[in-house]
Amino acid sequence: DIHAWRRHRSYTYQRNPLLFRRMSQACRDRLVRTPTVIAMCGLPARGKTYISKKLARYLQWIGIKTKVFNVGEYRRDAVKFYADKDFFDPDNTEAVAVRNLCAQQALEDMCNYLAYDGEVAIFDATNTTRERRQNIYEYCTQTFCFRVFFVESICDSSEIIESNIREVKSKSPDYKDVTAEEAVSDFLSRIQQYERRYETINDKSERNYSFIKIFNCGERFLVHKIGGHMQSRVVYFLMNIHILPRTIYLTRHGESTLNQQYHLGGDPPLSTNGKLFAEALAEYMANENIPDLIVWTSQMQRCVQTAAKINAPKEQWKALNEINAGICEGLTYMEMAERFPDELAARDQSKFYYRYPGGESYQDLVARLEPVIMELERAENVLVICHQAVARCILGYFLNKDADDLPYTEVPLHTIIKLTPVAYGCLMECIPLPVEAVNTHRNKPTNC
Ligand SMILES: O=c1[nH]cnc2c1c(-c1ccc(Br)cc1)cn2-c1ccccc1
Ligand SMILES: O=P(O)(O)OC[C@H]1O[C@](O)(CO)[C@@H](O)[C@@H]1O
Repeated sequence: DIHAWRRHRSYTYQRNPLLFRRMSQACRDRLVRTPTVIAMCGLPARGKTYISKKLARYLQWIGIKTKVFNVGEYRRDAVKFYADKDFFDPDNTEAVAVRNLCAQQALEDMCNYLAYDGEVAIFDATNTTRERRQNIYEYCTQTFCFRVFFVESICDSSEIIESNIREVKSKSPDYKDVTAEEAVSDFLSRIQQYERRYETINDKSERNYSFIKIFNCGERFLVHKIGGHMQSRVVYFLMNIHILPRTIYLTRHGESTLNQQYHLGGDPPLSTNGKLFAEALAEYMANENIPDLIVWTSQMQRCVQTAAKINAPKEQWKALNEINAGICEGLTYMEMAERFPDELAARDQSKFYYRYPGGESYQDLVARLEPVIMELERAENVLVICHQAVARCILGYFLNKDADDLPYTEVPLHTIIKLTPVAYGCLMECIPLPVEAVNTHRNKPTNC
Protein backbone atom coordinates (compact mmCIF):
# COMPACT_ATOMS: atom_id res chain seq x y z
CA ASP A 1 0.00 0.00 0.00
CA ILE A 2 1.02 3.58 -0.64
CA HIS A 3 1.81 4.40 3.01
CA ALA A 4 4.14 1.42 3.44
CA TRP A 5 5.78 2.40 0.13
CA ARG A 6 6.24 5.96 1.44
CA ARG A 7 7.77 4.77 4.72
CA HIS A 8 10.18 2.63 2.67
CA ARG A 9 11.05 5.57 0.39
CA SER A 10 11.41 8.08 3.23
CA TYR A 11 13.57 5.60 5.18
CA THR A 12 16.16 5.63 2.39
CA TYR A 13 16.34 9.42 2.75
CA GLN A 14 15.64 9.74 6.49
CA ARG A 15 18.22 12.05 8.09
CA ASN A 16 19.10 12.71 11.73
CA PRO A 17 16.66 15.56 12.60
CA LEU A 18 19.27 17.38 14.72
CA LEU A 19 21.76 17.35 11.83
CA PHE A 20 18.93 18.41 9.54
CA ARG A 21 18.16 21.49 11.63
CA ARG A 22 21.83 22.40 11.76
CA MET A 23 22.00 21.73 8.03
CA SER A 24 19.12 24.17 7.42
CA GLN A 25 20.95 26.61 9.75
CA ALA A 26 24.09 26.06 7.67
CA CYS A 27 22.24 26.70 4.45
CA ARG A 28 21.36 30.18 5.72
CA ASP A 29 25.11 30.82 5.86
CA ARG A 30 25.54 29.67 2.26
CA LEU A 31 23.93 32.79 0.84
CA VAL A 32 26.00 32.82 -2.35
CA ARG A 33 25.74 29.11 -3.01
CA THR A 34 22.13 28.71 -1.83
CA PRO A 35 20.88 25.60 -3.59
CA THR A 36 18.46 26.13 -6.45
CA VAL A 37 15.32 24.17 -7.23
CA ILE A 38 14.39 24.26 -10.90
CA ALA A 39 10.69 23.38 -11.02
CA MET A 40 9.43 22.34 -14.46
CA CYS A 41 5.90 23.28 -15.48
CA GLY A 42 3.74 22.42 -18.46
CA LEU A 43 1.33 19.96 -20.01
CA PRO A 44 2.62 16.46 -20.80
CA ALA A 45 4.74 16.13 -23.99
CA ARG A 46 6.10 19.68 -23.83
CA GLY A 47 9.72 18.60 -23.44
CA LYS A 48 9.96 18.96 -19.63
CA THR A 49 11.96 15.73 -19.22
CA TYR A 50 14.02 16.57 -22.31
CA ILE A 51 14.94 19.95 -20.78
CA SER A 52 15.49 18.42 -17.32
CA LYS A 53 17.93 15.75 -18.53
CA LYS A 54 19.78 18.04 -20.94
CA LEU A 55 20.09 20.83 -18.37
CA ALA A 56 21.29 18.37 -15.70
CA ARG A 57 23.90 16.99 -18.13
CA TYR A 58 25.19 20.51 -18.90
CA LEU A 59 25.32 21.58 -15.24
CA GLN A 60 27.02 18.32 -14.17
CA TRP A 61 29.58 18.73 -16.96
CA ILE A 62 30.53 22.27 -15.83
CA GLY A 63 30.96 20.83 -12.32
CA ILE A 64 27.67 21.72 -10.59
CA LYS A 65 26.18 18.86 -8.51
CA THR A 66 22.77 18.41 -10.12
CA LYS A 67 20.06 15.74 -9.96
CA VAL A 68 16.65 15.29 -11.65
CA PHE A 69 13.64 14.15 -9.60
CA ASN A 70 10.98 12.85 -11.99
CA VAL A 71 7.52 12.49 -10.37
CA GLY A 72 6.38 10.10 -13.13
CA GLU A 73 9.07 7.64 -12.01
CA TYR A 74 7.85 7.88 -8.40
CA ARG A 75 4.27 7.17 -9.58
CA ARG A 76 5.42 4.16 -11.66
CA ASP A 77 7.38 2.90 -8.63
CA ALA A 78 4.30 3.25 -6.39
CA VAL A 79 1.65 2.05 -8.85
CA LYS A 80 3.21 -0.95 -10.57
CA PHE A 81 0.67 -1.32 -13.39
CA TYR A 82 -0.56 1.71 -15.30
CA ALA A 83 -4.06 0.96 -16.63
CA ASP A 84 -4.96 3.91 -18.85
CA LYS A 85 -5.73 7.62 -19.03
CA ASP A 86 -8.48 7.35 -16.34
CA PHE A 87 -5.66 7.26 -13.80
CA PHE A 88 -5.17 10.94 -14.68
CA ASP A 89 -8.86 11.88 -14.42
CA PRO A 90 -8.93 14.80 -11.90
CA ASP A 91 -12.19 13.37 -10.54
CA ASN A 92 -10.50 10.04 -9.79
CA THR A 93 -10.01 10.84 -6.09
CA GLU A 94 -7.98 7.73 -5.25
CA ALA A 95 -5.57 8.31 -8.14
CA VAL A 96 -5.30 12.01 -7.28
CA ALA A 97 -4.32 11.03 -3.71
CA VAL A 98 -1.64 8.63 -4.97
CA ARG A 99 -0.29 11.20 -7.40
CA ASN A 100 -0.10 13.87 -4.67
CA LEU A 101 1.72 11.49 -2.33
CA CYS A 102 4.24 10.67 -5.07
CA ALA A 103 4.80 14.35 -5.78
CA GLN A 104 5.26 15.04 -2.05
CA GLN A 105 7.74 12.18 -1.69
CA ALA A 106 9.73 13.42 -4.69
CA LEU A 107 9.72 16.94 -3.21
CA GLU A 108 11.03 15.65 0.13
CA ASP A 109 13.71 13.52 -1.52
CA MET A 110 14.74 16.50 -3.66
CA CYS A 111 15.09 18.80 -0.65
CA ASN A 112 17.04 16.15 1.27
CA TYR A 113 19.42 15.95 -1.69
CA LEU A 114 19.94 19.73 -1.67
CA ALA A 115 20.17 19.86 2.14
CA TYR A 116 23.16 17.50 1.97
CA ASP A 117 25.35 18.02 -1.03
CA GLY A 118 23.36 18.93 -4.12
CA GLU A 119 23.65 22.39 -5.63
CA VAL A 120 20.82 22.22 -8.17
CA ALA A 121 17.80 19.92 -8.23
CA ILE A 122 15.39 19.73 -11.14
CA PHE A 123 11.81 18.85 -10.18
CA ASP A 124 10.51 17.21 -13.37
CA ALA A 125 6.70 17.31 -13.00
CA THR A 126 3.74 19.01 -14.70
CA ASN A 127 3.13 21.52 -11.85
CA THR A 128 0.25 22.79 -13.95
CA THR A 129 -1.82 24.46 -11.18
CA ARG A 130 -1.09 27.60 -9.15
CA GLU A 131 -1.83 25.65 -5.95
CA ARG A 132 0.78 23.01 -6.81
CA ARG A 133 3.38 25.70 -7.58
CA GLN A 134 2.58 27.50 -4.31
CA ASN A 135 3.02 24.22 -2.40
CA ILE A 136 6.46 23.74 -3.93
CA TYR A 137 7.49 27.38 -3.45
CA GLU A 138 6.52 27.46 0.23
CA TYR A 139 8.00 24.06 1.05
CA CYS A 140 11.36 24.93 -0.56
CA THR A 141 11.69 28.53 0.63
CA GLN A 142 10.22 28.19 4.14
CA THR A 143 11.09 24.69 5.36
CA PHE A 144 14.52 25.08 3.71
CA CYS A 145 16.01 28.22 2.25
CA PHE A 146 16.39 27.18 -1.34
CA ARG A 147 15.86 29.38 -4.38
CA VAL A 148 13.03 28.27 -6.68
CA PHE A 149 13.07 28.90 -10.44
CA PHE A 150 9.99 27.84 -12.45
CA VAL A 151 10.60 26.76 -16.07
CA GLU A 152 7.35 26.49 -18.04
CA SER A 153 7.31 25.00 -21.54
CA ILE A 154 4.32 26.12 -23.65
CA CYS A 155 3.92 24.52 -27.03
CA ASP A 156 0.98 24.44 -29.39
CA SER A 157 2.73 22.84 -32.36
CA SER A 158 0.84 19.57 -32.83
CA GLU A 159 3.57 18.05 -35.00
CA ILE A 160 6.25 18.61 -32.33
CA ILE A 161 3.94 17.25 -29.62
CA GLU A 162 3.11 14.23 -31.80
CA SER A 163 6.82 13.60 -32.49
CA ASN A 164 7.52 13.87 -28.75
CA ILE A 165 4.81 11.30 -27.99
CA ARG A 166 6.03 8.91 -30.70
CA GLU A 167 9.72 9.34 -29.86
CA VAL A 168 9.63 9.11 -26.07
CA LYS A 169 6.15 8.61 -24.59
CA SER A 170 5.20 5.53 -26.62
CA LYS A 171 8.45 3.91 -25.39
CA SER A 172 7.62 4.67 -21.73
CA PRO A 173 7.05 1.67 -19.39
CA ASP A 174 3.40 2.83 -19.20
CA TYR A 175 2.93 1.55 -22.74
CA LYS A 176 5.16 -1.49 -22.88
CA ASP A 177 2.30 -3.84 -23.87
CA VAL A 178 0.37 -1.65 -26.32
CA THR A 179 0.83 -0.59 -29.95
CA ALA A 180 2.26 2.83 -30.82
CA GLU A 181 -1.13 3.99 -32.13
CA GLU A 182 -2.90 2.98 -28.89
CA ALA A 183 -0.14 4.71 -26.88
CA VAL A 184 -0.49 7.93 -28.87
CA SER A 185 -4.27 8.07 -28.50
CA ASP A 186 -4.16 7.18 -24.78
CA PHE A 187 -1.49 9.82 -24.22
CA LEU A 188 -3.43 12.48 -26.11
CA SER A 189 -6.45 11.86 -23.85
CA ARG A 190 -4.11 11.90 -20.84
CA ILE A 191 -3.12 15.42 -21.94
CA GLN A 192 -6.78 16.40 -22.16
CA GLN A 193 -7.24 15.38 -18.51
CA TYR A 194 -4.47 17.81 -17.55
CA GLU A 195 -5.87 20.57 -19.78
CA ARG A 196 -9.04 20.60 -17.66
CA ARG A 197 -7.07 21.94 -14.68
CA TYR A 198 -4.09 23.66 -16.39
CA GLU A 199 -3.26 27.16 -15.14
CA THR A 200 -0.27 28.68 -16.93
CA ILE A 201 2.08 30.75 -14.72
CA ASN A 202 0.27 34.05 -14.22
CA ASP A 203 2.69 36.98 -14.30
CA LYS A 204 0.30 39.01 -12.12
CA SER A 205 -0.82 36.65 -9.33
CA GLU A 206 2.53 34.77 -9.40
CA ARG A 207 4.75 37.83 -9.97
CA ASN A 208 6.81 37.17 -6.84
CA TYR A 209 8.17 33.94 -8.39
CA SER A 210 11.30 33.73 -10.54
CA PHE A 211 10.31 32.03 -13.79
CA ILE A 212 10.93 31.64 -17.50
CA LYS A 213 8.13 30.80 -19.95
CA ILE A 214 9.43 29.06 -23.11
CA PHE A 215 7.20 29.24 -26.20
CA ASN A 216 7.45 26.63 -28.96
CA CYS A 217 10.86 25.07 -28.31
CA GLY A 218 12.60 28.35 -27.66
CA GLU A 219 11.15 30.46 -30.44
CA ARG A 220 10.18 33.02 -27.77
CA PHE A 221 10.90 33.50 -24.04
CA LEU A 222 9.38 35.47 -21.17
CA VAL A 223 11.95 35.79 -18.37
CA HIS A 224 10.66 37.12 -15.04
CA LYS A 225 12.79 38.06 -11.98
CA ILE A 226 16.00 36.04 -12.45
CA GLY A 227 17.13 35.25 -8.90
CA GLY A 228 20.86 34.65 -8.88
CA HIS A 229 23.80 33.53 -10.99
CA MET A 230 22.67 29.92 -11.41
CA GLN A 231 19.34 31.01 -12.89
CA SER A 232 21.04 33.30 -15.42
CA ARG A 233 23.29 30.39 -16.51
CA VAL A 234 20.18 28.23 -16.94
CA VAL A 235 18.38 30.89 -19.01
CA TYR A 236 21.48 31.33 -21.20
CA PHE A 237 21.65 27.56 -21.83
CA LEU A 238 17.92 27.28 -22.61
CA MET A 239 18.24 30.12 -25.14
CA ASN A 240 21.03 28.28 -26.98
CA ILE A 241 19.60 24.77 -27.44
CA HIS A 242 17.42 23.54 -30.31
CA ILE A 243 15.91 20.24 -31.51
CA LEU A 244 16.67 20.56 -35.24
CA PRO A 245 18.05 17.20 -36.45
CA ARG A 246 21.80 17.40 -37.11
CA THR A 247 25.05 15.40 -36.85
CA ILE A 248 28.23 16.28 -34.95
CA TYR A 249 31.39 14.58 -36.27
CA LEU A 250 34.31 14.41 -33.86
CA THR A 251 37.83 13.24 -34.69
CA ARG A 252 41.46 13.76 -33.66
CA HIS A 253 44.07 15.18 -36.03
CA GLY A 254 45.98 12.70 -38.17
CA GLU A 255 48.99 10.97 -36.58
CA SER A 256 51.79 13.48 -35.95
CA THR A 257 55.57 13.00 -36.01
CA LEU A 258 55.61 13.33 -32.20
CA ASN A 259 52.78 10.77 -31.81
CA GLN A 260 55.02 8.30 -33.65
CA GLN A 261 57.62 8.63 -30.87
CA TYR A 262 54.91 8.78 -28.17
CA HIS A 263 55.95 12.33 -27.17
CA LEU A 264 53.26 14.46 -25.47
CA GLY A 265 52.13 17.85 -26.76
CA GLY A 266 54.19 20.21 -28.85
CA ASP A 267 53.00 21.55 -32.21
CA PRO A 268 54.35 18.91 -34.64
CA PRO A 269 53.33 18.39 -38.30
CA LEU A 270 51.48 15.31 -39.58
CA SER A 271 53.42 12.10 -40.18
CA THR A 272 53.13 10.36 -43.55
CA ASN A 273 50.28 8.22 -42.18
CA GLY A 274 48.71 11.35 -40.70
CA LYS A 275 48.66 12.91 -44.18
CA LEU A 276 47.03 9.75 -45.58
CA PHE A 277 44.35 10.07 -42.89
CA ALA A 278 43.73 13.70 -43.89
CA GLU A 279 43.10 12.53 -47.47
CA ALA A 280 40.82 9.69 -46.33
CA LEU A 281 38.90 12.04 -44.00
CA ALA A 282 38.29 14.55 -46.83
CA GLU A 283 36.99 11.70 -49.00
CA TYR A 284 34.77 10.33 -46.22
CA MET A 285 33.24 13.76 -45.49
CA ALA A 286 32.65 14.34 -49.24
CA ASN A 287 30.78 11.02 -49.43
CA GLU A 288 28.69 11.91 -46.35
CA ASN A 289 27.49 14.89 -48.40
CA ILE A 290 26.48 16.92 -45.34
CA PRO A 291 24.43 20.07 -46.04
CA ASP A 292 26.12 23.28 -44.79
CA LEU A 293 28.93 21.44 -43.00
CA ILE A 294 31.39 23.60 -41.07
CA VAL A 295 34.77 22.40 -39.78
CA TRP A 296 36.23 23.52 -36.43
CA THR A 297 39.89 22.86 -35.63
CA SER A 298 42.35 23.85 -32.92
CA GLN A 299 45.16 26.27 -33.81
CA MET A 300 47.75 23.45 -33.81
CA GLN A 301 49.19 22.64 -37.22
CA ARG A 302 48.43 18.91 -36.97
CA CYS A 303 44.71 19.82 -36.86
CA VAL A 304 44.87 22.57 -39.50
CA GLN A 305 46.74 20.22 -41.87
CA THR A 306 44.17 17.46 -41.21
CA ALA A 307 41.35 19.81 -42.30
CA ALA A 308 43.12 21.28 -45.34
CA LYS A 309 41.64 18.98 -47.99
CA ILE A 310 38.04 19.11 -46.72
CA ASN A 311 35.67 21.03 -48.98
CA ALA A 312 33.93 23.16 -46.27
CA PRO A 313 34.47 26.46 -44.36
CA LYS A 314 36.95 26.12 -41.47
CA GLU A 315 37.20 27.96 -38.15
CA GLN A 316 40.11 27.74 -35.68
CA TRP A 317 39.52 27.72 -31.91
CA LYS A 318 42.36 28.24 -29.42
CA ALA A 319 39.96 26.62 -26.91
CA LEU A 320 40.29 23.36 -28.89
CA ASN A 321 44.09 23.20 -28.41
CA GLU A 322 45.33 20.03 -26.69
CA ILE A 323 45.79 19.87 -22.89
CA ASN A 324 48.98 21.69 -21.89
CA ALA A 325 51.28 19.16 -20.18
CA GLY A 326 53.41 21.95 -18.67
CA ILE A 327 56.81 20.62 -17.54
CA CYS A 328 56.02 17.30 -19.29
CA GLU A 329 55.43 18.79 -22.75
CA GLY A 330 57.58 16.89 -25.27
CA LEU A 331 58.23 13.96 -22.93
CA THR A 332 56.99 10.38 -23.30
CA TYR A 333 55.11 8.79 -20.37
CA MET A 334 58.26 6.71 -19.79
CA GLU A 335 60.41 9.85 -19.48
CA MET A 336 57.77 11.39 -17.21
CA ALA A 337 57.93 8.28 -14.99
CA GLU A 338 61.74 8.65 -14.79
CA ARG A 339 61.97 12.42 -14.32
CA PHE A 340 58.71 13.20 -12.45
CA PRO A 341 57.57 9.91 -10.86
CA ASP A 342 55.51 11.68 -8.17
CA GLU A 343 53.72 13.76 -10.80
CA LEU A 344 52.79 10.67 -12.83
CA ALA A 345 51.64 8.88 -9.67
CA ALA A 346 49.54 11.88 -8.61
CA ARG A 347 48.02 12.10 -12.09
CA ASP A 348 47.13 8.39 -12.06
CA GLN A 349 45.44 8.90 -8.69
CA SER A 350 43.09 11.64 -9.88
CA LYS A 351 43.46 12.20 -13.60
CA PHE A 352 40.49 14.57 -14.02
CA TYR A 353 41.59 17.02 -11.31
CA TYR A 354 45.40 16.67 -11.59
CA ARG A 355 47.05 19.74 -13.12
CA TYR A 356 50.52 19.48 -14.66
CA PRO A 357 52.97 21.97 -13.08
CA GLY A 358 52.88 24.87 -15.55
CA GLY A 359 50.11 23.06 -17.39
CA GLU A 360 46.42 22.09 -17.24
CA SER A 361 44.01 19.51 -15.82
CA TYR A 362 40.95 17.96 -17.50
CA GLN A 363 38.89 20.20 -15.22
CA ASP A 364 40.71 23.21 -16.75
CA LEU A 365 39.95 21.82 -20.25
CA VAL A 366 36.22 21.57 -19.47
CA ALA A 367 36.22 25.22 -18.35
CA ARG A 368 37.90 26.45 -21.56
CA LEU A 369 35.72 24.16 -23.72
CA GLU A 370 32.39 25.49 -22.30
CA PRO A 371 32.07 28.21 -25.01
CA VAL A 372 32.76 25.55 -27.69
CA ILE A 373 30.01 23.33 -26.25
CA MET A 374 27.60 26.27 -26.11
CA GLU A 375 28.37 27.10 -29.76
CA LEU A 376 27.97 23.38 -30.65
CA GLU A 377 24.48 23.45 -29.07
CA ARG A 378 23.57 26.38 -31.34
CA ALA A 379 25.14 24.87 -34.46
CA GLU A 380 23.83 22.24 -36.86
CA ASN A 381 26.21 19.97 -38.84
CA VAL A 382 29.77 20.38 -37.55
CA LEU A 383 33.02 18.39 -37.89
CA VAL A 384 35.32 19.05 -34.92
CA ILE A 385 38.98 18.11 -35.51
CA CYS A 386 40.76 18.23 -32.17
CA HIS A 387 42.94 16.16 -29.79
CA GLN A 388 42.90 13.16 -27.44
CA ALA A 389 42.16 14.94 -24.13
CA VAL A 390 39.93 17.60 -25.74
CA ALA A 391 37.88 14.97 -27.57
CA ARG A 392 37.39 13.08 -24.27
CA CYS A 393 35.96 16.24 -22.66
CA ILE A 394 33.60 16.90 -25.58
CA LEU A 395 32.47 13.24 -25.59
CA GLY A 396 32.08 13.49 -21.82
CA TYR A 397 29.50 16.22 -22.33
CA PHE A 398 27.42 14.45 -24.98
CA LEU A 399 27.64 11.01 -23.33
CA ASN A 400 27.22 12.24 -19.73
CA LYS A 401 30.48 10.68 -18.49
CA ASP A 402 31.56 11.23 -14.90
CA ALA A 403 34.93 12.64 -13.79
CA ASP A 404 36.38 9.16 -13.09
CA ASP A 405 35.65 7.75 -16.55
CA LEU A 406 36.05 10.80 -18.79
CA PRO A 407 39.90 10.97 -18.88
CA TYR A 408 40.13 7.24 -19.79
CA THR A 409 37.70 7.28 -22.74
CA GLU A 410 39.19 5.47 -25.76
CA VAL A 411 39.61 7.97 -28.62
CA PRO A 412 41.93 6.28 -31.12
CA LEU A 413 43.67 8.17 -33.92
CA HIS A 414 42.20 7.93 -37.46
CA THR A 415 38.67 7.24 -36.11
CA ILE A 416 35.62 9.39 -36.89
CA ILE A 417 33.03 9.60 -34.10
CA LYS A 418 29.50 10.39 -35.30
CA LEU A 419 27.13 11.88 -32.68
CA THR A 420 23.37 12.11 -33.43
CA PRO A 421 21.01 13.54 -30.78
CA VAL A 422 18.00 11.21 -30.29
CA ALA A 423 15.15 11.49 -27.72
CA TYR A 424 16.83 12.27 -24.37
CA GLY A 425 20.38 11.22 -25.33
CA CYS A 426 22.94 10.85 -28.08
CA LEU A 427 23.68 8.03 -30.54
CA MET A 428 27.44 7.43 -31.02
CA GLU A 429 28.99 5.59 -34.01
CA CYS A 430 32.76 5.03 -34.36
CA ILE A 431 34.13 4.80 -37.91
CA PRO A 432 37.86 3.86 -38.02
CA LEU A 433 39.41 4.79 -41.39
CA PRO A 434 41.82 2.20 -42.86
CA VAL A 435 45.06 4.16 -42.24
CA GLU A 436 47.71 2.90 -39.81
CA ALA A 437 48.37 4.92 -36.62
CA VAL A 438 50.13 4.43 -33.29
CA ASN A 439 48.08 3.91 -30.15
CA THR A 440 48.52 6.89 -27.79
CA HIS A 441 46.06 5.59 -25.13
CA ARG A 442 47.44 5.08 -21.59
CA ASN A 443 45.19 3.08 -19.22
CA LYS A 444 44.91 3.70 -15.50
CA PRO A 445 47.63 1.50 -13.92
CA THR A 446 45.97 -1.46 -12.14
CA ASN A 447 47.82 -0.92 -8.83
CA CYS A 448 46.21 2.44 -8.02
O1 LIG B 1 8.57 22.59 -26.36
C1 LIG B 1 8.54 21.36 -26.65
N1 LIG B 1 7.34 20.74 -26.93
C2 LIG B 1 7.25 19.43 -27.26
N2 LIG B 1 8.30 18.62 -27.33
C3 LIG B 1 9.52 19.20 -27.06
C4 LIG B 1 9.70 20.53 -26.72
C5 LIG B 1 11.11 20.71 -26.51
C6 LIG B 1 11.87 21.90 -26.13
C7 LIG B 1 11.36 22.80 -25.20
C8 LIG B 1 12.10 23.92 -24.84
C9 LIG B 1 13.34 24.14 -25.42
BR1 LIG B 1 14.38 25.67 -24.92
C10 LIG B 1 13.87 23.27 -26.34
C11 LIG B 1 13.13 22.15 -26.71
C12 LIG B 1 11.71 19.48 -26.74
N3 LIG B 1 10.74 18.59 -27.07
C13 LIG B 1 10.97 17.23 -27.39
C14 LIG B 1 10.60 16.74 -28.65
C15 LIG B 1 10.82 15.39 -28.96
C16 LIG B 1 11.40 14.53 -28.03
C17 LIG B 1 11.78 15.04 -26.77
C18 LIG B 1 11.54 16.38 -26.45
O1 LIG C 1 45.42 12.74 -20.75
P1 LIG C 1 46.29 11.77 -21.51
O2 LIG C 1 45.75 10.37 -21.51
O3 LIG C 1 47.73 11.88 -21.12
O4 LIG C 1 46.17 12.25 -23.05
C1 LIG C 1 46.54 13.58 -23.40
C2 LIG C 1 47.82 13.48 -24.26
O5 LIG C 1 47.46 12.92 -25.54
C3 LIG C 1 48.19 13.61 -26.58
O6 LIG C 1 47.33 14.44 -27.33
C4 LIG C 1 48.80 12.59 -27.53
O7 LIG C 1 49.61 11.72 -26.80
C5 LIG C 1 49.20 14.49 -25.85
O8 LIG C 1 49.57 15.65 -26.59
C6 LIG C 1 48.42 14.83 -24.58
O9 LIG C 1 49.25 15.29 -23.51
